[in-house]
Amino acid sequence: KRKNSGLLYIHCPFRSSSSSSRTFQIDYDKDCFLKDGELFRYISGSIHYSRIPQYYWKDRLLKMYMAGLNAIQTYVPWNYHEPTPGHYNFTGDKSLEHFLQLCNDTGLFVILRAGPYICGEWDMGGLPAWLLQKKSIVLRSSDPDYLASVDRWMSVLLPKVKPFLYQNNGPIISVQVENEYGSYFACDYDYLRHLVKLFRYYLGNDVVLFTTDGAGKSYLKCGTLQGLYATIDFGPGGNVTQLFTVQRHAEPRGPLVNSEFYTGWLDHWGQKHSTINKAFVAKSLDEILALGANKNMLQCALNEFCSSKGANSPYLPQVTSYDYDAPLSEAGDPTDKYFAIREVIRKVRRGHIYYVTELVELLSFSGPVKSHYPLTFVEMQQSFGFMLYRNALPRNCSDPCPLSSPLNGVHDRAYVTVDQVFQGILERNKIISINITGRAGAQLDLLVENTGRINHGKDINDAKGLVTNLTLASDILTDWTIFSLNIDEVVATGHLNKLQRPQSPMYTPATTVPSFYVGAFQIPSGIPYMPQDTYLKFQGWSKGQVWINGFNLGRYWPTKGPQLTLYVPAHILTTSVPNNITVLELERAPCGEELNTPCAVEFVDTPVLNSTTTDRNKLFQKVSWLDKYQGIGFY
Ligand SMILES: CCCC/N=C1\SC[C@@H]2[C@H](O)[C@H](O)[C@@H](O)CN12
Repeated sequence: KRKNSGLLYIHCPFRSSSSSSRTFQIDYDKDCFLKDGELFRYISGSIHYSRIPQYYWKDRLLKMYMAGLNAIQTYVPWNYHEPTPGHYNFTGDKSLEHFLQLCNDTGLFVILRAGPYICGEWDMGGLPAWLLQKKSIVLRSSDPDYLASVDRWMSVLLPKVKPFLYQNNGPIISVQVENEYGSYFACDYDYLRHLVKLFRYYLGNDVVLFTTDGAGKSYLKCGTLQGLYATIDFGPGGNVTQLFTVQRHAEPRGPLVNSEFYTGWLDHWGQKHSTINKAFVAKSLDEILALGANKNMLQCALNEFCSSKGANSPYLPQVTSYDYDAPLSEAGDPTDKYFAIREVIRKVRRGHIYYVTELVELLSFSGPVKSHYPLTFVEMQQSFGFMLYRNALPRNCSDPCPLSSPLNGVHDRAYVTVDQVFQGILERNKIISINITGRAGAQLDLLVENTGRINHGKDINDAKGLVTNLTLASDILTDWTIFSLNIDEVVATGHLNKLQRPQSPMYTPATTVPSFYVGAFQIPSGIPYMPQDTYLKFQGWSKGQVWINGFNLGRYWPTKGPQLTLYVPAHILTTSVPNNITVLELERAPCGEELNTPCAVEFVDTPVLNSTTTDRNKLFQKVSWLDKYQGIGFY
């Protein structure tokens, strides 16, 4: 093992150079997983296909996807597929390939726990009972008869798995070898070495192979092996940082991984039903995700239609239901715990935020134009959208100075910042002077919005931009630098989604500076009649513009109303790749650490075009997203 380090490294903050082919690796320098060369963190849920009729697989997978998971974890029970020696069944409810394909279609990656031993409250931990025909067999060891059966089983299973590896365009990003081997008495490294050779022989050298053990050094002593990335499992309530230092004893570098975060627990006949409080689960989950760790939790309860239920020792047979007090019940119903977990996951779904004034060079194809007095849109050869007027404060305004448009020449709204600090809004016919502060020479920016030209009557020759001079403390401001902005074109290229930028903090810092909020959302394929027309609702947002896949959906202004939703035609949405969404919020988004809410917009099925002031006031109360949120969490 590598030299231990006392430091607890957490997730890597930056993207690495992207790779051209599909790769999924561990980056030991940046302590994270890399998918196609870019930072990747999985938040996965356990679902056991062997405990759910295939008829319900898609239903459960979709619900797990809608919880905000990006991966699932599943066991392959050996005895489920080889009930008698040499006879294999991978059909119907046992069709592992069909299950893996459904995961792929649903946009969920797969962490495959291929055994040969799995535990999972499954009969003999998944090992076939017929192994006991040899009375002296030492299970889970380099016992030659045991290994011969393992070799034969793996020669059938692993070739079925290989085409579904991520590197082969499948959903499987990692494969677990054995399970909690460190808890087993044999402590047989030759056995683990044999399994590594076997998995590498059939799956190749690129796939990430890992082990899972209880979060204790004693477990890791016998459960880990060079060449298998060591992960741990622990439930809610512990000191998350301390628990992950246990993993660091085996893996001083690499991603933090909790392979089993218990959202519930198993039951035995005759004992009380085990439950774990949802708030308790949500709090620990929050702590794990805040560390940037990868994690899997038991998400989908299941049932044991067949008699494959196991028992624990001292002998206690387990009940038929595998409800596990899981977030999804054994009937597939979302529980309160499901929504509590979804709320936590939503906070860490990452996107990016960029101030408009940071991107001026990118947004302005023609570059800056210098002019003694301000030029209008048309003088800058632009008709619509936004223009940036930049100047340097000619005087010290440590005490506020009035910035005014004496002739009401702001057409139509100007968002004013000094050194990227919001100062206020100048608005045609409404606000022709605001006080600003800043040192002499500070950067004064006015992002001027054209909100539409008069279309009737004598005033239709409606010029846009700063159509008359501005004054600062009654002195006319001159020597402007003006940027025509090609926002539509830049958004359409998807360029904002590719900008290199350190991972945004846990929350996007609340800002009142005009900013782009960029994110993506996947619509699962394979669902009849999807995607459909929908409406976008900006609960808690102020005013701005929104694009999906480069299509400009128009202006939203829920603080003004009466329109609160934007129509989204189905034809601009896709299921084949993630949909890009870009929001230009000009005033204030409903997100940020102090608001403890992430940036999210909602897709709703009914338009709101007639909101009242009361309706709009409600938008700004701190709304519990739990019951309303059907939307896309993104920054
Ligand atoms: C202290 C627990 C040791 C046994 N491990 C258990 S009991 C419940 C869970 C499931 O069986 C799971 O399949 C095991 O990996 C871990 N675990």
